[in-house]
Amino acid sequence: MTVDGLPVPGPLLEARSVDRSYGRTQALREASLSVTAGEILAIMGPSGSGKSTLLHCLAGIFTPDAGEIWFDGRRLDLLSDARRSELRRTTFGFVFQFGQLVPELTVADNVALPLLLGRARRKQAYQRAGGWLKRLELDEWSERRTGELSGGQAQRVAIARALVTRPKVIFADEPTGALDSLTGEKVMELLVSLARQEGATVIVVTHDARVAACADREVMVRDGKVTDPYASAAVR
Ligand SMILES: Nc1ncnc2c1ncn2[C@@H]1O[C@H](COP(=O)(O)OP(=O)(O)OP(=O)(O)O)[C@@H](O)[C@H]1O
Repeated sequence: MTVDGLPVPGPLLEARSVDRSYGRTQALREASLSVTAGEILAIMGPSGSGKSTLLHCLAGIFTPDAGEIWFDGRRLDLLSDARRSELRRTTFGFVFQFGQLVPELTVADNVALPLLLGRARRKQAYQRAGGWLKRLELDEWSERRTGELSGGQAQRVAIARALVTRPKVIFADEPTGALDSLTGEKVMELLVSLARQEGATVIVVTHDARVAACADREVMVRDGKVTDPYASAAVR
């Protein structure tokens, strides 16, 4: 597609009419969403509306019961489990509410881990991890165990770990949910600015309007469906 003779990028990641149930609970009903490369998208909505389930489907963690997930021109939901996990390791990055760092390991080990799992050379993995820790002003903490970190520091380590593989998409599920609002805002601003520098797309599930305000666009999930908040405001 072109506008004024210039190519318009197609979506990088898309959910098309996705259904997903847990037993008898239908979490998603014909949920559709499309995200372009480099976009920072916030997914908001009431508790239990299906936000996390949608994020997990987009990231290839869950496969939909019906509907399609497209990533970079390919059907993600049709890939084998092994190919989807490889994609998650090499092309996607993840930041969760409680960081989910490995407490027995040091900060540097945690950041180097995705590279080591991808069979990078040890020296290179630790060099790259060190570069990210410096960028996030955490280099003094690199040999400490993650249990010694504050919530905000732990989330900065989680951001470094998510970015170390240079992912195309970062999936963040309530990344500031365990932080006070000021720390949460700083963590989100950091995530967005680093993602922009790296050209990564970010999809963030959040309850916090201030976190969503850092995004380029917001969508709402209600009763398992995606709605554009501005479109629904116009209808009201
Ligand atoms: N593992 C599970 N087993 C059974 N039901 C589940 C499971 N995970 C989610 N659900 C249900 O699916 C629906 C959607 O859940 P989901 O976690 O996607 O919503 P959410 O919008 O992310 O909620 P929250 O904001 O509270 O995290 C809810 O009714 C929830 O109770």
